[in-house]
Amino acid sequence: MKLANPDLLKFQNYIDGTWRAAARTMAVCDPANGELLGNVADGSAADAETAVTAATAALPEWRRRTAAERAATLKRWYQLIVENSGDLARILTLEQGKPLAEAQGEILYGASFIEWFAEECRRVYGQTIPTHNPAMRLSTIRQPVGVVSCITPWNFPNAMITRKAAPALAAGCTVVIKPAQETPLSALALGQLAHEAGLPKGTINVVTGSDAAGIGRVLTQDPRVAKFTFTGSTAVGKLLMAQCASTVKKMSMELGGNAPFIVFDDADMDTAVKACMATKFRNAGQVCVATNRIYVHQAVHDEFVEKLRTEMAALKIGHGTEAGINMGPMIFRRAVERVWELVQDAVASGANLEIGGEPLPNGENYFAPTLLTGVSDDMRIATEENFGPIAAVQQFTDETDVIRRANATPYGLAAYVMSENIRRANRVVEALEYGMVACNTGVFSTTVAPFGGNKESGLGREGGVEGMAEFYETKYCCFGT
Ligand SMILES: NC(=O)C1=CN([C@@H]2O[C@H](COP(=O)(O)OP(=O)(O)OC[C@H]3O[C@@H](n4cnc5c(N)ncnc54)[C@H](OP(=O)(O)O)[C@@H]3O)[C@@H](O)[C@H]2O)C=CC1
Ligand SMILES: O=C(O)CCCC(=O)O
Repeated sequence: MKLANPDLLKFQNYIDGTWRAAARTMAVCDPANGELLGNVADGSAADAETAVTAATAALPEWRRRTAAERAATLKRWYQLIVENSGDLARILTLEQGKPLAEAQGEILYGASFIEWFAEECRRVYGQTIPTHNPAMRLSTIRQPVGVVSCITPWNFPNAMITRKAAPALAAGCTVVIKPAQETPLSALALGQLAHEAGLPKGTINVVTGSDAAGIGRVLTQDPRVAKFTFTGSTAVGKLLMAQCASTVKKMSMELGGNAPFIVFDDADMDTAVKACMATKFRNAGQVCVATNRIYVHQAVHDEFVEKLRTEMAALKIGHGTEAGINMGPMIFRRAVERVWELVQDAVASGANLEIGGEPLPNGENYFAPTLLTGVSDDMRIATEENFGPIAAVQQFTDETDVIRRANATPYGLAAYVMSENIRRANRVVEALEYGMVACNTGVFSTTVAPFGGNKESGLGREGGVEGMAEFYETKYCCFGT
């Protein structure tokens, strides 16, 4: 891999401020063509324990620093990420597959969490409380929770790390990160830049490895870890929550979704189609807030479908490093097979295949952008998170009914509403049981607002002032006079 700054390419674990080999290595490959990118440390549970030991040792000195001091270090990290964004994007595209422009966007989005939390940590205030007793003085102070462990997914190999690590470090916590085994290089590059930025040894540690269960047990059960934060599937999230129960860790969970995208008959069709494309085909649909169920009012159904078909047919698919590519491969063959199975199940259950429907011949992990109509709520394509480039369209006629259908899922992460009628838009946004609702746009993620889900989509919020609060304990102080 050719980089302007070859120092960013690291293959060992970053523990206690040093690069350390593991007993074994694991291959990291380009999902577009299977090409070997390198062999990285295949870390073990023992490596994770060493990292927790380093984070525990680093905690007293890091938390003792003033917020301004921590902020200055974090801003250096932010600057270095921005300066190296071209290389970081290239690493990301090669190991994950998304188009280079999207990767570049993720690097800057990821960096924005570091900048924002570096600023935010200077404004974390306690309270003085009007006392209930003249002989007592009451107040609160907010203190860093302690050692934080993070497990992150492959779909956003950079931003899901910074969205956790930045507020944790800004708050005065130290962190141990286990990235997904498909995308360790982006995580290790962040480690290298953190090192260059002067984050003290042990404050940030990265343990890569294929033994997710073994490493995960340490990160969720070691009593020295105070908080565990995770992004990934709901199934794994539930397992990790159960493991965290043994030591009553604080937890943040960003889990799966099943986003409804509702197009009313008073929507602007061009806006609706543009928003649908943005939410459906970003990262080949491998996004937890990606549209999963598209509900279109019967009166505008045909118009919407025709416009969507035209836009989908224009997508350019190929290796993410090539110019003009809109969609890359899926992350691995297992994901392709699963999406294919869901499409076949829908067609066998009566859905109409409008375009796509199968893997593409130009590489092992490409799946054609697929448009299904005549989908119904009981099909697997509607009940399961498809996590792929599949637009599955259903029809509706009644507002109350479509709200009921949209809410009839155990998930509650993101939802989308397309309507030019402000009264209706307000009504529907309020009635949807989701942590995030976007109206007349398909792009809403930002550092400054709380990201997270209701129901089985998770616990806690990342980003915004809420994202900072996740890494503090509030201490109530009562002074007798
Ligand atoms: N942002 C989101 O909401 C995401 C949702 N998903 C959903 O999950 C589905 C499956 O994707 P998948 O990658 O398998 O997601 P997982 O939930 O399996 O993986 C996410 C992270 O959890 C780790 N992990 C997996 N099993 C364990 C375990 N037993 N103990 C500790 N850590 C574990 C993974 O490590 P390793 O890589 O080493 O296995 C990875 O770092 C997707 O199709 C999608 O529906 C997936 C990714 C992100
Ligand atoms: O899929 C995810 O887990 C994160 C979504 C990216 C974002 O919009 O922040």
